[in-house]
Amino acid sequence: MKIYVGSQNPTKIDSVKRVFSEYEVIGMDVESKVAAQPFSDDETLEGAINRARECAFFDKCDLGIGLEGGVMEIEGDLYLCNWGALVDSKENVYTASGARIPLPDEIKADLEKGKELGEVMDEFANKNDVRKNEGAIGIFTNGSIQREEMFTHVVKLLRGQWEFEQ
Ligand SMILES: O=P(O)(O)OP(=O)(O)OP(=O)(O)OC[C@H]1O[C@@H](n2cnc3c(O)ncnc32)[C@H](O)[C@@H]1O
Ligand SMILES: [Mg+2]
Repeated sequence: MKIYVGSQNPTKIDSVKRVFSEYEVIGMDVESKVAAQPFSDDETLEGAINRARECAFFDKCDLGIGLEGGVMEIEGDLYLCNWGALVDSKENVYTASGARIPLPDEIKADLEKGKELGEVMDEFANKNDVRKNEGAIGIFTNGSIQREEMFTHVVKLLRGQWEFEQ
């Protein structure tokens, strides 16, 4: 069975490889069809579903998976939010979200100026490609939960729901 993941980001591809270790997992560039920096649960979820759908329709693969990172506001605080979607060959759609933590006000201010979180995190942490490594969640949990681990949890939730229906 082939599984296409709608991203070239290693944290996303590796999380799918971890959960579907017995399958061939391939990352591919697809369009999320939402903003590069989604600003709500709805928009982030939509991006994940769009990525998964495009993957599922490509090359008649068995499963398409989309993972999308975004931010959403609760009572004035901006939280990291992450959504995943799995689309099977029958076009069934399964969805799940990841853990969320609030972002510091200075990060929120930068995002409101229109910057992408990936760029803001690199400046903040003085590192390159935080988004492809520990992620904002890794930085702000002092390394407790890294971006790949957070996505692994999301992909487990997707696989479990899909298997429940088989
Ligand atoms: O190549 P793709 O799959 O698009 O992966 P990405 O790292 O850009 O990730 P998303 O598009 O899913 O996330 C939307 C934006 O939020 C950023 N982002 C999301 N979560 C992040 C995190 O934990 N750490 C750093 N940047 C993050 C990301 O870099 C983008 O600018
Ligand atoms: Mg992106």
